[in-house]
Amino acid sequence: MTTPTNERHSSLGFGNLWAVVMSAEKPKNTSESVLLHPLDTAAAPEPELLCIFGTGDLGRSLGQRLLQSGYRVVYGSRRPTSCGPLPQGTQVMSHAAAAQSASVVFVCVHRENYEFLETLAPQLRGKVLVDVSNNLKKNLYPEANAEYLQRLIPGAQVVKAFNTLSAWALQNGPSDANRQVFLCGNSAEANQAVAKTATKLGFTVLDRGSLSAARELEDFPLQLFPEWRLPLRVAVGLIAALFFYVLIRDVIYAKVELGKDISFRIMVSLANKVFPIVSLIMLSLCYLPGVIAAFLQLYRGTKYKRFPDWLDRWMLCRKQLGLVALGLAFLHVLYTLIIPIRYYVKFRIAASTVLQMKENQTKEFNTVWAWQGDSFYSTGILGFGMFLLLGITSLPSVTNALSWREFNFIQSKLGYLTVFLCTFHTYLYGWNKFLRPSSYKWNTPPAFMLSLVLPTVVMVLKLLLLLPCVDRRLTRIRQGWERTDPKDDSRKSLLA
Ligand SMILES: NC(=O)C1=CN([C@@H]2O[C@H](COP(=O)(O)OP(=O)(O)OC[C@H]3O[C@@H](n4cnc5c(N)ncnc54)[C@H](OP(=O)(O)O)[C@@H]3O)[C@@H](O)[C@H]2O)C=CC1
Ligand SMILES: [Cu+2]
Repeated sequence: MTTPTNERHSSLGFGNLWAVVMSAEKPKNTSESVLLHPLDTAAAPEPELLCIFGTGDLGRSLGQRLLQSGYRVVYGSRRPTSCGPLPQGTQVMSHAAAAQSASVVFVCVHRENYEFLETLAPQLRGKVLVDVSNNLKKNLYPEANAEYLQRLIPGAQVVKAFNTLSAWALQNGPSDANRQVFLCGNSAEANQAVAKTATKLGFTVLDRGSLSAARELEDFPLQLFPEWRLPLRVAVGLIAALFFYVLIRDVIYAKVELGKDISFRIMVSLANKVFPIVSLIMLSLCYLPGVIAAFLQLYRGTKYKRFPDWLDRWMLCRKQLGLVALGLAFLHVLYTLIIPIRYYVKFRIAASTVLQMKENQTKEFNTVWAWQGDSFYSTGILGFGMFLLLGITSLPSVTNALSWREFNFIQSKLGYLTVFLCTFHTYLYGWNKFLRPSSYKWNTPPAFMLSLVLPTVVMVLKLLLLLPCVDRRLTRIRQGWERTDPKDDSRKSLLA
């Protein structure tokens, strides 16, 4: 099959190229170029030849991948004779000779060393130059590296690509987490040539348009968990605030009012109060923006108006909010499982048994308490199970395997069910504590009550949205229906 790129290459003429390579073998040219591994020229059609400038980490890894994917590779180096080990089967030459031999040149050199390319402008005219470079910091230079390269060699077609992959990832080939190659460039033809190579290497190509997108691509590898920042800050803030709240209500209250030192409880009891509370609050924070958005659409009577920025940002980090909440719920499970082996608990059980024996009495079995305890654990287990399911289906590999309807069913319907189960679990924990005056130490509500506010609000709002008349209206709006302004209508009729 002859693709346009192949045609371009054949018009370059590999015969001439091999004349260049073979002549490099002659003693007079050894300083210019070295053939590491002579290729069998009698073989059927020659594979495409690509050029790499720079024999560093990335250059070597890229060369290796290209060879494995059926390309021939020629390196351009400052020191063709002493550049260290290169993948078997590649040649290395001077920059000028290497540039002339291929139509695509990967520039695997740091931006700081680009100046030498200017002297190669004549040899690089009309070539596709792939800029793979990254910077150490954002906004280090006034223009993107790829734009700088284009300015140095206006006659070439610069394509920004591969910079989001590490040398390691390139060498090992694409994995699920590292499958995408972003590229951008001003020439559609050049973009396509690079995209073809990336696809042949096994990557998925995402074309981000013209070279003006290069800065964005160069910023990608410098990002530090941008979408995790807000959820983690929320988690740390809530954990700190609630820890102080329970510390004051439990430990300090016991010391001040009862003269008892229960500070040992900080390690397990307090942790096992704070983590589930923050988890439940964060779970409801995943579902609150969706409900707010629905009410906003109902109020505005259209879905075509942009949401406020804060709501947009909030909605975009729901997955991370949910995963942090899941992590905290998992800690809650672990802390709960170790309760029976705690010294304090074993001591209390033994003490109560001994007391019953001493006083020769037996505690009656309380069926209501049994119901309460079992329902409490059961809703907790079911809620956590659902929560795990939500977490698993948010993994990209699983999400990709689900249809939109399946994803929506799990994340929305089962999501609200999870909120319900976890909230109900907490209400069951509260049980008779809501009405007991001794629960309100120093006139403050217990911490678990604070965790119930948001999920209860979410569930009440969601129930309102499920009312048939509201649901019908929202569905119409989401299908594109818009409420016409009565004032506009009256003006129109006046004009008529
Ligand atoms: N390493 C990685 O994981 C990744 C790297 N990149 C980018 O790839 C590019 C290369 O990175 P990497 O391979 O790690 O770097 P290295 O330092 O390992 O290699 C750079 C190569 O550039 C050449 N070079 C060095 N100085 C000069 C100079 N003054 N003039 C001309 N050529 C020079 C050398 O090759 P020679 O001696 O043969 O001339 C050298 O081996 C960088 O722009 C980097 O940002 C992008 C993504 C990931
Ligand atoms: Cu619990």
